[in-house]
Amino acid sequence: MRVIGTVGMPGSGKSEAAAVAEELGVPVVIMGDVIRQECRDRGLDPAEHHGRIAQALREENGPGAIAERSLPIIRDHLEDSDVVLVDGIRSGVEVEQFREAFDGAFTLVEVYAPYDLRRERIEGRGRPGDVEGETLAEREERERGFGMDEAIEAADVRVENAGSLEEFHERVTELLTEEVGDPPADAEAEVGES
Ligand SMILES: Nc1ncnc2c1ncn2[C@@H]1O[C@H](COP(=O)(O)OP(=O)(O)OP(=O)(O)O)[C@@H](O)[C@H]1O
Repeated sequence: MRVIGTVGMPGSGKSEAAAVAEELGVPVVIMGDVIRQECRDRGLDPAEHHGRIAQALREENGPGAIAERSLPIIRDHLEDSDVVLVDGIRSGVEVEQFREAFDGAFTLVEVYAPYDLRRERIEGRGRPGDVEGETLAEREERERGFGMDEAIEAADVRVENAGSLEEFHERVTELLTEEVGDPPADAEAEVGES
């Protein structure tokens, strides 16, 4: 069992990593979907109320509210899949929750790329809401406010995404498919003998 969380600044390549997982048949849990569901449960349109409900959930149920709600979804996927990818971690508190819930089976991966490259890629991506209003620097500032810096610092593995998309896909594929089983049963005996 492995749960892999991704973290990184806007435009670093987290959605690309999630796309690689999907291609490999690895289930992806997007924490933003938890917020969108909560909007619908409250009879609100997620497109309009996403930010407000994310904040409301944290105020009502603590800073770990969104991670908390994604835990049962992840556990469900783990019934059928050995690996699950979680996209959308935004704070150190959330990282702690996943570490506690999944123990040594949780790996946090930072995806990073230089600011200018991320800005170019975001401009080229054409996602609604990217271009209007907020600049990338403002968005980064807002995400830092949620505790993104702490989450990034807590990463176990760092993957640079400054080259081609193909290179990045290969690296993510390696991470998602590598075998990290328990140490062999006789590992201790070997240490003892040496
Ligand atoms: N190595 C790469 N080469 C070219 N384009 C890339 C590369 N990596 C990512 N991109 C493109 O850059 C854009 C930003 O990447 P992506 O959407 O994965 O970032 P993100 O980390 O999910 O951003 P956000 O935090 O805003 O959701 C996308 O259009 C993606 O296809």
